[in-house]
Amino acid sequence: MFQHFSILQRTCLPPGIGGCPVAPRILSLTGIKWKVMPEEKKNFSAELKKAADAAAAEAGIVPPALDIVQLNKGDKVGTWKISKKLGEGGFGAVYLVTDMTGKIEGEYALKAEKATESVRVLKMEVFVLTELKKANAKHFCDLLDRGRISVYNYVVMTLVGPSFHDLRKVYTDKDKQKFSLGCACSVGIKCIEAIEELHSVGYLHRDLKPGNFAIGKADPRKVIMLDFGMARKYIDAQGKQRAPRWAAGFRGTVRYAPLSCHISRDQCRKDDLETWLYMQIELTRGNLPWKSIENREEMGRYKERCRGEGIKELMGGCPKEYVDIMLFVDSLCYYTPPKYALIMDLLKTAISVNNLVEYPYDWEKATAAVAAGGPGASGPA
Ligand SMILES: Nc1ncnc2c1ncn2[C@@H]1O[C@H](COP(=O)(O)OP(=O)(O)OP(=O)(O)O)[C@@H](O)[C@H]1O
Repeated sequence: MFQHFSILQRTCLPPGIGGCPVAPRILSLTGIKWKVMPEEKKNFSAELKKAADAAAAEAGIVPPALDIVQLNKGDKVGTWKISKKLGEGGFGAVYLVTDMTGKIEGEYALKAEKATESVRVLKMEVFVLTELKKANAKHFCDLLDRGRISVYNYVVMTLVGPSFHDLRKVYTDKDKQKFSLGCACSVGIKCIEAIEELHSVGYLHRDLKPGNFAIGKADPRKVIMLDFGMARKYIDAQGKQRAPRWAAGFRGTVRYAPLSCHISRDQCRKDDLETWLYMQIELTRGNLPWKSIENREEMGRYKERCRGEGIKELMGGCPKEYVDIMLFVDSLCYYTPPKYALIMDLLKTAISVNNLVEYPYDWEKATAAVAAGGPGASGPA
């Protein structure tokens, strides 16, 4: 059923366009040495920035300072007041804010980056969230405000709850860092809906991972996709899919990167789905078999092996429908519109044939246990 190396060697595209010509150079096409970071949280945004700065320096442009915007409690940004820092990413920081005019109630998230950044991730965030809002997409933050104050740009968006990464890490015991099967399949369906919504407005995410999906602040059953700093428009102004580039730099987080990334092949819709599947398997089993591999090329070979003799290593503990999903995703080519509904149906089948219960989600049970002061108060099962 599975053929070793068949995925990377498959000719997905007409001769001369993208995929196939890159294949013979499998895993040796890595002119640039990327630093592989141990934590799944780390991505290549910092490396991307360094590469951009190096290119700017070569062109005689003085590269900007590497520091992140630092704002303090009480600082004012436009009409927004900083309450505290929520976290930092590769390019900027996210703060909890409130509106000082009193016109907008509640708390929001303000994302800021230095205006001098050579890679402008907030610009992409604004483009993508604006398109999604126009399309009435339901799995994304609302964009409330954007602007520039002195040396930094900012956007203000809906405040979300904990990310899947945070929800997994509630447990210190690594074996327990997973969602219950019903919960994993159910959020998986919502993630696919989010991916379909994003693709339908013409963008690829290219950095899906547990840290980039969160639950709603008020609705713990809502799934929200975050962080469009690595996104790319895959359709042109005429609505046609852009032709693949001959080679593309690494984007995303190595642990969840699709095979295409490991051979510098330009990404397409299938790659977001492959990345999601790795994340889905991790949320279901608690780990991915290549988690401790640090070398990017070795990890790519491991992912290939998991299509053949390593299949049990990857899928052990997962419903058999996950294998069908992988076969389906692997069969997609650069220009093929994915059948998102088919993946969602397979997840629904996994729920029904295994008599799984979707709700309440693990974190709802944990909250109830905390409220009751009972056992299980420390996190999801
Ligand atoms: N709308 C939001 N509401 C609440 N927290 C948020 C929101 N957006 C981002 N965060 C949190 O802020 C932190 C930084 O997010 P950001 O997207 O800048 O970087 P990251 O995804 O952690 O890292 P990287 O950019 O390197 O991928 C994360 O902990 C993230 O969960």
